[in-house]
Amino acid sequence: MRIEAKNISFRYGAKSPWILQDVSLSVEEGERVGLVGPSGYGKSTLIRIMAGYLRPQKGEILLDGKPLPRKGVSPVQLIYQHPEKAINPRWKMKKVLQESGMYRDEVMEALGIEKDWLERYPRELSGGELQRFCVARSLFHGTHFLFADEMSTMLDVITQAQIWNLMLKEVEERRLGLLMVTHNKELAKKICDREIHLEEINSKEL
Ligand SMILES: Nc1ncnc2c1ncn2[C@@H]1O[C@H](COP(=O)(O)OP(=O)(O)OP(=O)(O)O)[C@@H](O)[C@H]1O
Repeated sequence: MRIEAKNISFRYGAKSPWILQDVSLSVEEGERVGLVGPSGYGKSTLIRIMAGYLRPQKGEILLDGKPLPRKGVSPVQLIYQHPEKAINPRWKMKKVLQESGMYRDEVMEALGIEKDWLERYPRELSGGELQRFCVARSLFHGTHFLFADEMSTMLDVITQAQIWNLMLKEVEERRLGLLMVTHNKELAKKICDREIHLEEINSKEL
């Protein structure tokens, strides 16, 4: 499988400046790609467009040549910095996981998710605890691409390692495609087999 951003142009409003102009890139299944570029340059915007969270004014996102499915749990899963915004505040964690059909004991264990957290609401968990649920949910069986946007910035080093170890194991075993945004060059070097520099593929002038 392959995900492709084709000639994407985007701005947040009709009078706002263009953030992305004529941007194209693709990621294959089994590939681990870092998306890098200066702060405020549009990395999060691009990854959100590619995950289907934002609609570009021009261009399209194709999964094996077809538009992203609009219904059901997406084969492209985005994990971002604010887990509290990604989870329905009115649902207990158990329901959050059930919705995606995702419950594997080994994943819960690898992520250090404790059984009694399942009975809690999102507001009753810390940011790091909630992020583990976002990671667990993103690994449901229909996932083909994992997008991580500064996913682990808020976590302590041990939790970061725990989460990345599990993600990389899943990426390897299931040949998932990984696209990650991070400012941590060491982490990107360790994880990715190639880097895309947004400045080089964005026709927008700096
Ligand atoms: N919801 C929004 N409405 C209007 N402008 C926005 C919105 N979100 C982001 N922007 C602007 O779009 C530009 C790109 O932001 P984006 O978050 O995509 O950059 P980034 O490369 O991910 O930045 P960083 O590395 O600092 O996280 C910035 O100028 C930002 O101020």
